[in-house]
Amino acid sequence: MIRIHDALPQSLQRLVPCLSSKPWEQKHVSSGFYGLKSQTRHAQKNLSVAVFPSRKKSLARSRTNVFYAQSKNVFQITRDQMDKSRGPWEDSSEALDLDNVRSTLIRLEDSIIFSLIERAQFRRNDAIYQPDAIPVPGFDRTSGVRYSLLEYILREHESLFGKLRKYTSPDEHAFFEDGLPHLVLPPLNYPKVLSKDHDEINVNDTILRIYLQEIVPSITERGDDCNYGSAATYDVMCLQAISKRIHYGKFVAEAKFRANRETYVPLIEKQDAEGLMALLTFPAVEERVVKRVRNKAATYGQDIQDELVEGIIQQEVKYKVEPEEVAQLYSQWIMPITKEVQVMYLLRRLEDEPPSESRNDAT
Ligand SMILES: O=C(O)C(=O)C[C@]1(C(=O)O)C=C[C@@H](O)C=C1
Repeated sequence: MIRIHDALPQSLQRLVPCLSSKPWEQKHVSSGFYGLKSQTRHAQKNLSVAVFPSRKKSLARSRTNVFYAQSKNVFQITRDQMDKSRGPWEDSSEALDLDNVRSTLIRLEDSIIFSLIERAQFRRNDAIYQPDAIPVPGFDRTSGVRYSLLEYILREHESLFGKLRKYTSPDEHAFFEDGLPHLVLPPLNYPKVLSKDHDEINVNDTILRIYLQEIVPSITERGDDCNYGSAATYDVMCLQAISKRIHYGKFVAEAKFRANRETYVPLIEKQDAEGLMALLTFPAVEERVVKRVRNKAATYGQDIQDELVEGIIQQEVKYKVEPEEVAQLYSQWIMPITKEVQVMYLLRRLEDEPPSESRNDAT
């Protein structure tokens, strides 16, 4: 847990605390598409602070003023000025810097690999995936067939977390959108970073199919150990981590589009999917991703002893998940589907903008 005060750039540390000596009350720490973000509210001064430690940037807002600090500089603007300066798109240039977006993809690798390791400790347990094999209290509306245990747990999970507005976040996608509940918390006003209707792009059907047909068989041993609840719970974790990573392709695509608009626009206008795919593909980056996830799977998937033996990586090790399986999962499925999401997103990227000859001038 970061200490808010420590995370503030020095200049804002000097400016903001002098308004009162009362301690700051921490309200909220979250990680979103801006990276780790903390929000605090200063009860006495009605001042709230949002800190983006990884960006060395913070915002302090009162009812009338906004202090914006970056590195050693502090700017003060009125809320009015801030509202007027906001265009239809938020200034998310920093958040959408390709290096920052890629660092989120790197962080998501850890969630995927850890969930796979957890799932792999149990047998395949095919009964989890067969409709009607386990008597869950849920039936398909059209066919009347009882859900599989996995579908039941996934629907229940989405129903609970959906109430807490999980699926209103632009980086979350439900597997069963038909089952999403009413919100019990009011919707949040997310900054507009992605283009309109981006939420119509949802490839979770493909992800679920690949997970069941390819991934589960590659990471688990055949057989049934009756640990249905645990195994299905980790299936949900794996699916959600993979889904988040793949749909993050929308942010990757938006970053690439903003950085290289004049090259993307003609391809989008021609609806040239192949051209877009070629433009957004970086084989050297893909090679590095595969190497890195192989190394991570080898490192996280070992039993680490209290005494580290030199050269442990080279020793005969029984990995919890074969590093090569994780490498292949990335090269065969995760990266190709992430790229498909990028192409789908880009093909629709200009729908949000007025048709104009001066498209290349828009910011
Ligand atoms: O890093 C990028 O540029 C991405 O588009 C992400 C990604 C990936 O899925 O990891 C996909 C396509 C590129 O060829 C390289 C990597």
